[in-house]
Amino acid sequence: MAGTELLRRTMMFVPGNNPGLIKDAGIFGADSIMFDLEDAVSLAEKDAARYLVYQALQRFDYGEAELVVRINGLDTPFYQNDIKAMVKAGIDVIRLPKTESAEMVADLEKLVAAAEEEFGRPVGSTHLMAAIESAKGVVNANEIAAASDRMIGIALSAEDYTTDMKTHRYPDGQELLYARNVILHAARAAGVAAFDTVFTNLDDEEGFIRETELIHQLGFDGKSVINPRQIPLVNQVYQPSKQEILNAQNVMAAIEEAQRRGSGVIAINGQMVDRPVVMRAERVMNLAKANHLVNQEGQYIEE
Ligand SMILES: CC(C)(COP(=O)(O)OP(=O)(O)OC[C@H]1O[C@@H](n2cnc3c(N)ncnc32)[C@H](O)[C@@H]1OP(=O)(O)O)[C@@H](O)C(=O)NCCC(=O)NCCSC(=O)C[C@@](O)(CC(=O)O)C(=O)O
Ligand SMILES: [Mg+2]
Repeated sequence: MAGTELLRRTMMFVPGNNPGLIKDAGIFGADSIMFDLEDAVSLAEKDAARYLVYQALQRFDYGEAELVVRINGLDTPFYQNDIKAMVKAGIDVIRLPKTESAEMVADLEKLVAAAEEEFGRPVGSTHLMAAIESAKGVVNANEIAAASDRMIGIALSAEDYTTDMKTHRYPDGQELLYARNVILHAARAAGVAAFDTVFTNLDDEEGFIRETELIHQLGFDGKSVINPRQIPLVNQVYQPSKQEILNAQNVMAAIEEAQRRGSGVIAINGQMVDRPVVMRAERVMNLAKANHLVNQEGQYIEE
């Protein structure tokens, strides 16, 4: 239901081999924190990073943030130990990199279920998500998004994807338009979240905001980010305007009144209000609450 859906505007990458970044990752307000055991960690540090993230998950309080770990790929010697350690630690979500097929998700799910049994965690409690980083992944996005009941979302990974496509990233993002739309439709059809890719030039704030406005307009839930500086910029783009909040309040009040009278449809200023309009209003109110723009009663807080 839109009104109660988890906000996933920002998923922050935290290199799994960096104790300083891991310790303080909870203070920046990311909706999801993603500890990386894959490409941010060199081969020599894979075991140490896994141990570090495992310890951090036992010791540190990351507040309300959803905790995600990007494990190593299924073609590496590391992923089985990654899965065991992260399930044992009680991670919320495992992010599978370089996902190219539903079978890969099924293989992951089997190992996760076995680890849950082994470590006495409720079977089904570890959620999954898939990063799509190649042409093959984009072509199979529908099956990937629907591959498991544990799936919470799919993500575009544009650095590897553009390499696979024999191009690179351009400021206008034309090279990503097809993949973004395919991933978004696959996610929506499967009822899971859609995450846009990282933006790697930390000094290009204008370019970052432009890209975030585009993916917000398309309908993405949010973006993978690599630095805390990017979090408030995403939240700003996803923040509803005063007018949107006031409209949403009117819609919610009107539909409640209609329901009291036993009707599901009503008009406000000659404009029909039905279920999709109510769902959009609920989402606006959810974002307004997350941005502290409304009080407990849902009333707009004047600045
Ligand atoms: C880039 C930089 C070195 C810059 O550091 P700097 O220190 O110069 O930055 P500053 O702004 O000065 O930091 C201000 C304060 O924030 C702290 N702080 C910074 N970053 C933080 C963070 N991430 N987590 C927690 N804390 C953080 C910092 O410690 C400082 O704290 P303090 O000293 O106390 O003030 C740093 O950010 C960083 O390492 N980023 C993560 C990089 C990474 O993970 N790459 C791999 C993922 S992409 C990939 O793999 C491609 C992909 O696979 C993607 C896909 O799949 O989507 C595909 O194919 O597309
Ligand atoms: Mg990648």
